[in-house]
Amino acid sequence: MKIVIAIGGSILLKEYDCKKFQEYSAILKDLSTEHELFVVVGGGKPAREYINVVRDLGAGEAQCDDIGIEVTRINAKLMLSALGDAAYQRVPHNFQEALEFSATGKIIVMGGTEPAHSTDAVSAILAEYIQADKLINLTSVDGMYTKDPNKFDDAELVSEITATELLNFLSDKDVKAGTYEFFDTTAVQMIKRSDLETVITNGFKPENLIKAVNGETVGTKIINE
Ligand SMILES: Nc1ncnc2c1ncn2[C@@H]1O[C@H](COP(=O)(O)OP(=O)(O)OP(=O)(O)O)[C@@H](O)[C@H]1O
Ligand SMILES: O=c1ccn([C@@H]2O[C@H](COP(=O)(O)O)[C@@H](O)[C@H]2O)c(=O)[nH]1
Repeated sequence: MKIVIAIGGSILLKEYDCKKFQEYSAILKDLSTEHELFVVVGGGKPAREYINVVRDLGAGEAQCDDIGIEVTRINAKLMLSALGDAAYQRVPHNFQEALEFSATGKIIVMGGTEPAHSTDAVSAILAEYIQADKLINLTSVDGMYTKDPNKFDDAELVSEITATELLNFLSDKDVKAGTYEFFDTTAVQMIKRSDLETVITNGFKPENLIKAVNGETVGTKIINE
């Protein structure tokens, strides 16, 4: 299968150390013996911190996004260091480059592309561009909840949601640099128009990636009506 895997920076850089990069690198190398893998890495806390600094310096939102993109590309480079020879050792800056680099047969790792969306959208556009069979989004919670589970004790995990329902759910959310919290609407629009099989699951448990690849129920599945 051709699989796009989005890994939140919140997971990889929670502790500012190499552990999660190493854990994911082992799993990705293993999966790459059977599947064609494209990995998109998010910015996490470092991206948000840098964005806040440049915003305080008076930058507009697109420039703040640009700083966020740079951080996601640094994180992608860290993942390339972890993967070594199993990955193509350049970070694509756009989707065509990602496709070109994939001719090497190696794992492709990228970060952001252009302002005004998050790496969730990058992963969904990439999945559409390369005609992936599956999109797996590894985030810092078990999946999509009825409300933010870090703020509300009564939040309930949603096991299945249609792309249209998710679009409605996200319609009033903030879209400023660094605040595309949880999932962004551009990503869902791509998922909807391409009928893309998508799973959102907890990336703090890297074994969820293997389960999601194997079609086991983990987290939230985005379905089409
Ligand atoms: N309805 C919801 N369901 C799930 N999580 C939600 C919801 N609303 C808000 N969140 C928040 O979204 C966060 C996940 O998104 P967040 O952007 O922090 O991380 P990420 O997707 O892993 O990527 P990155 O850190 O790279 O931006 C969760 O920690 C949770 O607090
Ligand atoms: O293609 C992209 C990717 C990212 N950004 C900006 O960077 C931050 C960090 O990315 P996350 O996916 O949220 O971790 C994001 O909030 C955007 O501000 C971008 O503009 N374009």
